Amino acid sequence: MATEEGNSTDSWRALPAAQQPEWPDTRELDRVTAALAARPPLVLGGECDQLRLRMAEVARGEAILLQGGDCAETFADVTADAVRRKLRTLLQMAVVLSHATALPVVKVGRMAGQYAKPRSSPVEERDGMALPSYRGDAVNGPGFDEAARTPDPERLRRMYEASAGTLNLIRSLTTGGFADLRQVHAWNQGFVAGSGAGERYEEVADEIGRSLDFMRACGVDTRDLATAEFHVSHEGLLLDYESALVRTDPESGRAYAASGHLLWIGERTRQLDGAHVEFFSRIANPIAVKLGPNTASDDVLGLLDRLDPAREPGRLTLVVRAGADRVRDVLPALVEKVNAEGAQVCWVSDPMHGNTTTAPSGHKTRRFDDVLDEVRGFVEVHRALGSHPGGIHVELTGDDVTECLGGSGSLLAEDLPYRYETACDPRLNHTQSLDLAFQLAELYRDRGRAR
Ligand SMILES: O=C[C@H](O)[C@H](O)COP(=O)(O)O
Ligand SMILES: C=C(OP(=O)(O)O)C(=O)O
Ligand SMILES: [Mn+2]
Repeated sequence: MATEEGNSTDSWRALPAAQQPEWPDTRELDRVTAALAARPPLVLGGECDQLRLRMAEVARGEAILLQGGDCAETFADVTADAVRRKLRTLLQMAVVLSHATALPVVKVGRMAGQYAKPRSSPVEERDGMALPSYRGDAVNGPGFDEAARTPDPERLRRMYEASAGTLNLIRSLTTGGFADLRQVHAWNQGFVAGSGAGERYEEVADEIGRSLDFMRACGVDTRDLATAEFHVSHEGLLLDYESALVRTDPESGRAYAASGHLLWIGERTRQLDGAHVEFFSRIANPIAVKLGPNTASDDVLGLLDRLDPAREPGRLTLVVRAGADRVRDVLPALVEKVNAEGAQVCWVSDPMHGNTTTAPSGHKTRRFDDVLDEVRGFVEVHRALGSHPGGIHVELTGDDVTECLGGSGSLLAEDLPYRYETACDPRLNHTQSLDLAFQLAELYRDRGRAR
């Protein structure tokens, strides 16, 4: 049984599904998914609806999306410290972005479910030996041996548990005082004081401080700002898992992917006649699709028709990851097509996946300047066309890893081996994430002044 009641979300099974693991034992897979279908949902339909309303605000230009977290979460990293540091980084960025844009920031973690990876190649070769590629902790292990790389359905159960544990902590932290605005501002002041870019960011941080003082002077009790609305998201890649987690809302009768509030379809699995688009067309969550540099306007039109036929703001987010060198060329035609359709989607920039390079040491890396340049290009195109640059989708961690180059800490290629800890793609570290937020703040603030 794929769902509590068995429903139409199973239609994807008749279609080709890209990037699925080759499970060696499908009976074991059936046993695990049947067990998952009987477990409680991780999120409720009402929460997904709430995020959908927030995303509608983004689509209308009334809010900004900040979506971020690991490329690939790992089971080993489900620790209180790691989750807390990621959440703290996102909250700090959100305050800076909200102040700069004077808009609410919709905060969404790539967290509590981001355990499965699509790969460029199904196999990895080392020293003449070929093994299945690592596809995320939900599927197999990163170690380069036959046992680790064999897909194991039992990992889907661990994915559910890891997601539940992470989400539980996020819920406690965001409602239990950790997200207190004054606290988040104090963290930002600490960052600015210790940052190489100190003075440059000081002005922004001081303005935020003055705004808080002003609110207090007006009688706003800033202790009331101690909770934060936060949602979770992941790539809806493994359709057996996602299907097992579908739950029907008893009141509306609508089916939701109960594994996370927002799910996205990756660049490698967005075929219009494929299983992922079919599955996503049947769930009521807010959803997103990644668009790479070769996306044709007609692909976007097809996605709109399949995934947002009612043209409801907040339903569909288009995440552009064209690369810093392509975004200014590729994006205008896509935006014009959507506008011509009269659709109100959320436009979001993923400045990571089009900017991956290989360092001389062999490490996959990304340059901070390329990341920033892609967001700039994205914002420029939207400004020129009068559409809303709705937000950013980034791979980041709260830790001081050495995976991306540059930023205010001037991370160099020779620093990469020092703390290169990602399970898949290189992430912005804590400092680089805040650098990005402060530099985007400057971009928006200059615009405000020009106005
Ligand atoms: O995170 C995105 C993809 O899974 C990743 O970029 C693929 O990486 P690969 O090209 O090393 O397979
Ligand atoms: C796989 C990812 O991205 P994309 O589908 O855009 O390549 C990702 O977000 O990690
Ligand atoms: Mn990635």
